[in-house]
Amino acid sequence: MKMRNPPVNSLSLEFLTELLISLEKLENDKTFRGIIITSDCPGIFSAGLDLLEMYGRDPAHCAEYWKAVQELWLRVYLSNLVVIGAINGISPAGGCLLSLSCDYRVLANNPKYAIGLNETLLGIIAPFWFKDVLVNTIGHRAAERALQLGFLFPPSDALQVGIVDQVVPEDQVQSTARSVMAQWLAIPDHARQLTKNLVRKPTADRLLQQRDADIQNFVRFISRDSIQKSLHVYLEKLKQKKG
Ligand SMILES: CC/C=C\C/C=C/CCC/C=C/CC(=O)SCCNC(=O)CCNC(=O)[C@H](O)C(C)(C)COP(=O)(O)OP(=O)(O)OC[C@H]1O[C@@H](n2cnc3c(N)ncnc32)[C@H](O)[C@@H]1OP(=O)(O)O
Repeated sequence: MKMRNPPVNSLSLEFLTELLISLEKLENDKTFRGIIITSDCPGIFSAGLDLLEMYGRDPAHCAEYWKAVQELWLRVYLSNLVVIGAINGISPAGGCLLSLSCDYRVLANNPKYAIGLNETLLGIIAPFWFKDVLVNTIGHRAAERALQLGFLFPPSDALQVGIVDQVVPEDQVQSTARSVMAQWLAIPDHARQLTKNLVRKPTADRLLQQRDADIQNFVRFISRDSIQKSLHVYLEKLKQKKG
């Protein structure tokens, strides 16, 4: 699955909906046993959640958006398919969450391709289920530092901390992802799927048990004047970077 929402594969409501529909189709087609998620935007896996869906929007829109974010995460995280991330670009925040929700992550060895949950740098906070997935992946201590400081790990650090499973030369990302897929597909589906569910369900259940409350928390938080100001400043910084 090649993500194509130029220029930066930001996860807008429309793009999330497209991804959800595509994933659902693949899940329902029994001829598919695995997917490789990668990007069609040069140098960018995904810029994460679309800031314009959270800035200057009314509460109803924010609620609809957050529901779609939850939905995509649950679908990828709990997918019965083998999901491999072929991460061929930078992957901050929501882009990192998408990567972390794969079963295996292969990152291209380019110092620009940083990955991490950088929410604090925007003046916002990673929701508890983003945090849970990071803690599950890199452990409590590494996650508490990474989350508070908004670390974006370059490939060598990402491998060392375990946020990705493999770092390979850029031209080998897709072929490595395909070899990894072959290894994973050698395992009988039912055994692998039940095991995946056993490991991941408790984390997903934490959100499933409080989805509506999570949406309300998000809407309350994102609607605060101080948070809207932080998003404004961050968006202006992105604009000014262009010069
Ligand atoms: C009590 C609490 C309860 C609940 C919790 C509440 C919480 C809130 C949690 C919200 C979670 C959010 C997670 C996220 O994913 S936030 C998004 C984080 N993303 C980033 O920080 C990345 C920002 N982008 C960049 O750093 C660069 O764009 C990038 C390195 C990806 C690419 O750089 P490049 O130089 O190639 O392109 P740019 O010129 O910067 O960008 C091109 C245009 O794209 C726009 N852009 C970039 N990123 C985004 C984005 N994430 N959303 C929307 N738009 C984006 C950028 O502004 C440029 O636009 P134009 O100027 O061309 O109009």
